[in-house]
Parts: sequence; C-alpha cells; structure tokens
Amino acid sequence: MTQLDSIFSHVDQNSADYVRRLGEAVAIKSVSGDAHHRPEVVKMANYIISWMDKLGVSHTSHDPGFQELDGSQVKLPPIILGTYGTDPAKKTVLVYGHYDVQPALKSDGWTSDPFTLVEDEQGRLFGRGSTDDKAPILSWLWVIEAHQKLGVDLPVNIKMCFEGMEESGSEGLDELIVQEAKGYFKGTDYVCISDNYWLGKTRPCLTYGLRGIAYYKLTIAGPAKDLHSGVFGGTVHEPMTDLFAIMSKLVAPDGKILVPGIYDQVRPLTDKERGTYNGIDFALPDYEGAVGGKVVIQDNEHEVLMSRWRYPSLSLHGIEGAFYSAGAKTVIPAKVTGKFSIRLVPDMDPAEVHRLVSTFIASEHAKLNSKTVCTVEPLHGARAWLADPEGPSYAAASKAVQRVFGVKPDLTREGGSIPVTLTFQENLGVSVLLLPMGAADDGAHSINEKIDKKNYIEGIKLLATYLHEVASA
Ligand SMILES: NCCCC(=O)N[C@@H](Cc1c[nH]cn1)C(=O)O
Ligand SMILES: [Zn+2]
Ligand SMILES: [Zn+2]
Repeated sequence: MTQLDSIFSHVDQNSADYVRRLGEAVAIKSVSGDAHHRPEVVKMANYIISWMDKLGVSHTSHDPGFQELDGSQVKLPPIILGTYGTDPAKKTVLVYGHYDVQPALKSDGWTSDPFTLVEDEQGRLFGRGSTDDKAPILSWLWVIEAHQKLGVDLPVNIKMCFEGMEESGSEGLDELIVQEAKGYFKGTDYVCISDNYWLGKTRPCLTYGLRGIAYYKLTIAGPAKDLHSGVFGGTVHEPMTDLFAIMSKLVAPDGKILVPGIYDQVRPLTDKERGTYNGIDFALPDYEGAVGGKVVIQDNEHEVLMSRWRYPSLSLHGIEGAFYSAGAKTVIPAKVTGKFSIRLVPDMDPAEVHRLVSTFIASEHAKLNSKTVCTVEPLHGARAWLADPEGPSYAAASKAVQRVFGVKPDLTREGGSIPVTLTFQENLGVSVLLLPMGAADDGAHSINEKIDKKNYIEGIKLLATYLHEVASA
C-alpha cells in the first residue's frame, strides 16, 4: 500500500468525524457583513486556531484594525497566518481560504436552519458556509492530521493564510500581503486556493482565470426631502426618473454594454484561446437548470462560457432610497442611488473603466436637461486574474485529480472575482492555482447552500494528493 493509499483509507474511515467537525464550524455564525455577528467571526477564528494548536501548526493572528459598519467602528477579525514545516529541502505551498460566511436566515427560504449542518438521504450536507469556504479550509487541517496519525511525512511545508472578511471586501488583507511578501510569505513556491466550484456536478476542474470588478454608486439628488406626487408631480425634476433614464443607457437587454469605449480594452480572442473551449464538460440544459429558467442570452455552450469568462458584463443591482414596500405610496423620492457593477476581463484597467463610465454618465445626465445633481462613485475595483495553466503546480493538480477521481480535470475560468489571487501572484511572484472541491450546484451565497459529502471527503484526498504531487514538481 502506498502512502497515499493509506491516507485515502484513513480519510474514508474518519469521514463521520470530518462531517461532525464541519457541523461544529457551520454552527458558528461567522457572518462578516453584520456587526452583530462579529463575535461569532472571532469565535470561528478561535475554532481554527484551536485545531492549529492541536496539530502543532504555529500561527500568528494579524489585527487589521477597525472598520465603519452600520454607523459604528467595529473591530476587524484576525487574519490567521499558520506555518507547518520549515524544511528548506521541501517546497512550500501557501494555502488561502476564508472562515467568514454570507448572511443567512431561515426565512430567506432555507428548508432547514442555515447554521445547523443537515445531511439528507443523498449525502448532501446543507448549511451556510459548508462549501464556501469552511469545508475547504478545514480540509487542509485534516490533511495534516491524517499524515500525523499515520506517521507519514508531509512532503511539503505548508503556510496558511485564513481571513475572516472575504465576504465583505477582504479589509486589510492586501496590505498584509504586500507588507509580508518578504517576511512571512517569503519562500512560498506555490499558492493554492480552494474557494470556487466545478463547472458542473461530476467533472473536477482546475481554475486559472477570474474576472475582476468595478462596482459603482450612481446618485441622483433633487429636492431636499421626499415629496407628495399629487402636490409636486409634474413641477419638479424627479431623481428616480433621471436615474432610470441613465441606468437604461448603461446596458442593452442582450447584455451588450453601452458605455462607449468599454470593449476597446478587451483582449482579442485568438484561435489558440478559442481552442481551449473545446471538450469542456458543460451543457446548456444544465446551465439553464442552474439559472432556474430559460433566460440564457447565448444559444451555444462556447458563447455562454466566453460571456462568463472572457468578456465584460454590466449588471444593475439595486436602488437605494426608492419606495419598495407593498402598497401604493405616492412619493417622489428626494435622492436615489443606483448600484451597478462591471465585471472586468484581461486587459481592462479599472481606472480607465472609471474614466469612461463617469464621462458617459455625465454626458447622459447633461442630455436630460434636468436640474438634479448627479454623482458617480466607485465603491471597489479589482483587475481580472489569468494564470498560466501549464506550469508545475497545475500539472501536479491535474495528476492529483486523475489519481482521486480517475478523470482529467477541465481547465476553467470563472466569472466571479477573488481579488487576492492577483495580489498573491503579483506580490509573491509565484503561480496561483484554484483547486475547487465543491460542485456547480452547491449554491454558495444562496439559500440551501450545501457540499456533497462525496466532494468533501474526496476533496480532502485531492488536497493531500496535490501536496504529494507538487512536492516533486
Ligand atoms: N467562486 C468564486 C467567486 C467568489 C465571489 O463570490 N466573489 C465575489 C466578490 C465580490 C466582489 N464584489 C463584491 N463581492 C463576487 O461577487 O465575485
Ligand atoms: Zn468563498
Ligand atoms: Zn463567498
């Protein structure tokens, strides 16, 4: 029996323990976006630290300071930096993950309490944070534990960077990475992140690209206070009318962004890149299933994937200050703020996108001949990330997938944004790999988030195998 075979059978034998521990973690309501839950985020940090202590992982906790949240100053949760092994003869793999979660209420439509891990008869483990990102970060610890229990030498040094603010802008993380690039992070050979999902439900993937984002607030202000539409309607410029007029000019119903110049920055599609879409395990009906309706714009698989991965998109998210309750309130809102974002792709620059967006909105507002005041404010931005999927880390991960799952992984990109990938790549100068455990239907951020027990258990084996493969890469 090889070392990995014995690790695999140990993982299988201990699967009930791994599920029980995931249940302990899910029960900690580490919602970073809500000030009231901040003590629970810290509790989750302490849960991880207690496991690091048990496993002999040395660690430091970095305090990123305070943030303004719901009108008060709230202390940020720690960024935990762990170190397991410092053998100069071994490669060093830095793993990143997050221990905070999205908000969840049973009343949102969950079929069970979101913070109680529930296993159904199909082996699906439901609970907030189950797949995003508690199972993956815990799995790195279980890999260390399995090696210790079996007396198998871990063939790499591991550094761990676990944050508690990923779902709320990763406050303080970039600064710490820049500051510690030649300190704690020095000596990192590869970065591996397990915080995304397979493209479908059955075939694992390795992810080498993400879109960036430019998020905007567009505010139109008019009267000093909300007005009665019967008394003032027809006599004043209405902020909501102007906001609708401008927001309707940003994007067409077919998804085309209407801001002039936006597509000029997009990297042209080459034949080589076009070829990378061949053979990817992705079917339109499955995608429509994930969407939950027949509203997909494109009519073939390659176009859908390209629209998600390599072209920008503009989404209108919401309007702050507008009347939205039941009933028929006859109000003219005094000030409204539209929220929208543009997903950025290689080679789009957030500063240039901001220049184009603000110039366009100012000119569209001027065309309205309205006396309202229009302001555009960028909330946050991140460039797209694209890695070379042909390096040794990707080769090791591909071998690991084949060993654990018996199939070659798809090489995928994603439409979402994980800005820290680029921060690691640029500041540490090493290859970054996204190695997901969860499946496309896990429902991260949504109601009834889950991870399949099979994905969790085989995922632990996958991470262990990757470390063994990358050791000799
Ligand atoms: N599957 C990986 C995507 C992770 C994710 O959901 N990231 C968020 C990050 C973000 C950016 N602005 C607000 N949140 C995303 O929306 O892409
Ligand atoms: Zn995540
Ligand atoms: Zn998330």
